[in-house]
Parts: sequence; C-alpha cells; structure tokens
Amino acid sequence: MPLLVKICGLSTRETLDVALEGGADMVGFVFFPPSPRHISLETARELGKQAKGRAVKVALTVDADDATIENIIETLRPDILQLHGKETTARLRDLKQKFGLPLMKALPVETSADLAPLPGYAGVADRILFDARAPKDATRPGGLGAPFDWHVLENLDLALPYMVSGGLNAENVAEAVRVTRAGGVDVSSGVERTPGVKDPELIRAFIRAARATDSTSPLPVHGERSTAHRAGG
Ligand SMILES: O=C(O)c1ccccc1NCC(=O)[C@H](O)[C@H](O)COP(=O)(O)O
Repeated sequence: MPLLVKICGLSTRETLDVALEGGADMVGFVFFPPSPRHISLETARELGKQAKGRAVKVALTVDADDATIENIIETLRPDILQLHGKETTARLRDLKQKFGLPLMKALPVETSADLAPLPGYAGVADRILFDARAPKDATRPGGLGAPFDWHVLENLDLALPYMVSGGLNAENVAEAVRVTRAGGVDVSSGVERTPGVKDPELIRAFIRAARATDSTSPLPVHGERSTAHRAGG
C-alpha cells in the first residue's frame, strides 16, 4: 500500500497548490499563534476550500479549547484533528464525542520510555504521529526540523496506523520509513527555505522521495497506507 505523505504548515494558496498538485495525501494547517506557520481563521476558510476533496485536511492544534476547535472546524472544515500538545486520553475521548472527527495524537519521542503512553492513546486515537521531542526551552512542541532516533520505533508493534515526523527531508525520508516501517510521513521544516516559508521545489522533491520508497521498501508496513483521501482517519 502506498505511503501516506503529509505536508504540514501550509499557509499560502501557492504552496498549498504545489503540495496538492504534487500528490500529497494530507495537508496540515497550524493553529498555534507562537508558530511561524500559524494561520488565521480567514486564511483557514480560503485554504480549506482550495484543498477540499483533493487531500485530507489536517488541523493542528496544541491544547486548544473547545471554542478554538469549533472555530477551526467551522472555517477549515478539517477531515482530521492533529493534537500536538499534552492532550490526555480523557481529552481525546471528550473531543471525539463533541466533534466526531478522527484524531491523530502526536507523541513526542526521544527514548523508548516515551512510548509508555501508547496503549492508552491506542484506545481512543485513530492514528499516532511520532514526532521528535522538543527541547524544554522550545517555543513550540513541533515543527522544529529535528529528527529523533528512529530505532526507538524499530520493534514497535502497534495495531493503530502511525506516521513519523521530525526533521524529515527528501534525503532522509527513505531511511526513516525503512527503520520505522511507518505508514506515513509528515514534514514541515524540511520543505522550507526559512521557518514558515515553504519552498515549492523542496515540496516536490520530498513527495517524489517519499513516493520512491513505495517501490523500494521490501518490508511490510505497519501504518495504514490506503484510503486517507476518503476516510481522513
Ligand atoms: O509547525 C509548527 O510550527 C508546529 C507548532 C506547534 C506544534 C506542532 C508544529 N508542527 C508539527 C509539524 O509540522 C509536524 O507534525 C512535525 O512536527 C514535523 O515538523 P518538522 O520537523 O518541522 O518537519
């Protein structure tokens, strides 16, 4: 099954179009004011219309309250919510009940000890995103362009679909997939010129490199790699 490719932190019509034309399965929009990729609700409405039906729309939030999520849903019309903060399993259950959207929980990874919360999340999340744990003094919990040790996931046996992110780029994405056997990859910094400024050529190169793993990977993949466009979750 083909690898799912997500381009995150899109904020302009032009770069969103490059990602969609390039064949991204998922496009991510950041709603976190301290981030250089944060978009307004007005922009969300515009980009949401542009991406509709062409890729899975992912709304990324960090410990957002209900009102914020409600506004995002009303404007972007996301297919899935990416939770990139310290959201608990109880909060996931609550969000699922209130908004009825598939949930992707981002899990910060540095060592294998970071996988301990997985069984709890596996009961309520629709997929997991393994991302590099941000340094303590970071201004945001993700989108920092730093990889984690992919070998931490080497022996992972997870029934849930999962994706990997953190410092990916066109050069290292094949190795990340080989080691982690993830069903999807997610990139932001690796397709940018400077934080928040996406580069069309880097987006195209990343999607090409990720797609190339489909024909080269001899290993079974553990993450879901199929109906993202339809299901979103
Ligand atoms: O992108 C941000 O600014 C951001 C802010 C707050 C939480 C998460 C954020 N980004 C997450 C992502 O874009 C990806 O899911 C992932 O972390 C990959 O980031 P990168 O290492 O930059 O490729």
